[in-house]
Amino acid sequence: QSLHNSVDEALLLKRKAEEVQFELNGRCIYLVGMMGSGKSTVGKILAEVLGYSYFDSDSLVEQAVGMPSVAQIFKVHSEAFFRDSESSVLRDLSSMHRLVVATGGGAVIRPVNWRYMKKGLSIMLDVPLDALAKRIAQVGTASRPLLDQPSADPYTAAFTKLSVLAEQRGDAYANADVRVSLEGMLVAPSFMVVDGSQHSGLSGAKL
Ligand SMILES: Nc1ncnc2c1ncn2[C@@H]1O[C@H](COP(=O)(O)OP(=O)(O)OP(=O)(O)O)[C@@H](O)[C@H]1O
Ligand SMILES: O=C(O)C1=C[C@@H](O)[C@@H](O)[C@H](O)C1
Repeated sequence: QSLHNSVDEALLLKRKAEEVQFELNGRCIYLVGMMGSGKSTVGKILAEVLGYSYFDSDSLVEQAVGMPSVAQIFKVHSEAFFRDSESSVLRDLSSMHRLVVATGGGAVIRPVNWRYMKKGLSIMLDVPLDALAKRIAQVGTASRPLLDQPSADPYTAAFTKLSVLAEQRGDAYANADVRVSLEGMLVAPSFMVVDGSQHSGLSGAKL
């Protein structure tokens, strides 16, 4: 029975990937969303299913700057320095094809970044703040400088700051072509539900 289930699942995934690939025609996919929304996790799976290459824009910024972490870039330089480098990375990626890019949570705030991302298909991963704060609290806030407040416990620090950021960035995230809400634990892209209330560059195809 479970073998049948996994064969069915694999076939379904293959069929959906073919359908989506035809519509994408080699365009890149940009995953946007708050910290902890699953951009890296989902991005790697999507890239594999679509036969695309996967990139994480935070890692590319670290490589470009020559520092091991975003937290260190914020500390040694500044957030503005990080944002400039993030824009350069997105500009460079926007001339390429067949990439899935997990963007930094704040990449959406600069209009110029949307000029780059609009060359591909942007997908916003929408996850309730409580779930985000729980995920982030599990690993601590040290690697996410905007959430790091030593005086508060990790859940409260993450939830409080994420609420402010979500309020400030609501409109920016709404620029995405597609909004996806992940229901429950991620198992495979076929578990994602595309919210049909927004324009979809995939003609309503469900990922
Ligand atoms: N659908 C999901 N359900 C439960 N946990 C998840 C889900 N997706 C990702 N996670 C977990 O949440 C954490 C954050 O995921 P991930 O690193 O993919 O997010 P992200 O959006 O890339 O974050 P950031 O932008 O801060 O790097 C990880 O520990 C991951 O295992
Ligand atoms: O939401 C944000 O502004 C950020 C998210 C992370 O991915 C990193 O890009 C950085 O910590 C800033």
